[in-house]
Amino acid sequence: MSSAVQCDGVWKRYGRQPRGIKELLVGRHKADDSRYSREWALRDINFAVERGSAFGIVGHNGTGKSTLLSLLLGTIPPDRGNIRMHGRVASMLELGAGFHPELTGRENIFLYGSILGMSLTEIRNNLDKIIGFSELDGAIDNQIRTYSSGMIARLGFSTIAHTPVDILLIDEVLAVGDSHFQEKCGQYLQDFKARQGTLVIVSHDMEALAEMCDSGICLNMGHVLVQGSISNVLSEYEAVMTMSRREPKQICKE
Ligand SMILES: Nc1ncnc2c1ncn2[C@@H]1O[C@H](COP(=O)(O)OP(=O)(O)OP(=O)(O)O)[C@@H](O)[C@H]1O
Repeated sequence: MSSAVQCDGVWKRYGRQPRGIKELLVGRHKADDSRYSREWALRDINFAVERGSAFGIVGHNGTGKSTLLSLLLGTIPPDRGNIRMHGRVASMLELGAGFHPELTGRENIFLYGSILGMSLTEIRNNLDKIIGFSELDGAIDNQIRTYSSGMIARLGFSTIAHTPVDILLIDEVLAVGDSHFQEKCGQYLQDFKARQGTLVIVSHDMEALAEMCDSGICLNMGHVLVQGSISNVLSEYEAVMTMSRREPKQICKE
């Protein structure tokens, strides 16, 4: 088996934000800099994801999961380390974020499809399948601003699902639309894996991760707390959550 995603010694920190009224008013240069450290959002992250497998990322809020997905997608660069993505990458981070509200559903498939890197021919060839999968036939020529959030998510998922990609990055969008549509999306993702597609999934839905993923990592305050088989990662994460409810300070130690 070969790796589709390779993350070697990756570190990331964001630009320092002004903290407190003094720094906002007098400016950064005059404020006492020693009080403000730039904290690492991610520290020394190492993992590989095999082609045709699904990798789950879990952790408390603010532990660096979305930052890691943004690095994999290439929208932000690492400060240290290397990321290698072998194949075409698409993200399901915010479904429908690339849509224009004044355009119709059909027009938005062309707009979003081209943002995702599809050629005009690829979009035309897949148009009926995208509309069919979304089950929005009756509303496809209405403006997106008239759609419910569930309808927008369905059209977003369907457009990405018909984009030829090798690696899909998913952030908390396993629950798209109603239960019938969710089942369809779950089946699509299983089929994607079976076709040697690679999934990287961030979710707080332990059940969905256990069902979908093969391996994963649990992040804690920007570093890897545990990595390996998904069952091991999820059971360690549950233990950490139980401990943090009892003794919050213990898991914050380096
Ligand atoms: N644009 C930004 N500028 C500065 N700091 C940021 C930025 N985005 C995230 N951070 C910080 O980086 C750390 C990791 O944030 P991130 O959003 O990756 O966490 P997360 O695990 O995805 O959280 P959640 O589960 O709440 O979505 C946090 O301390 C957060 O405050």
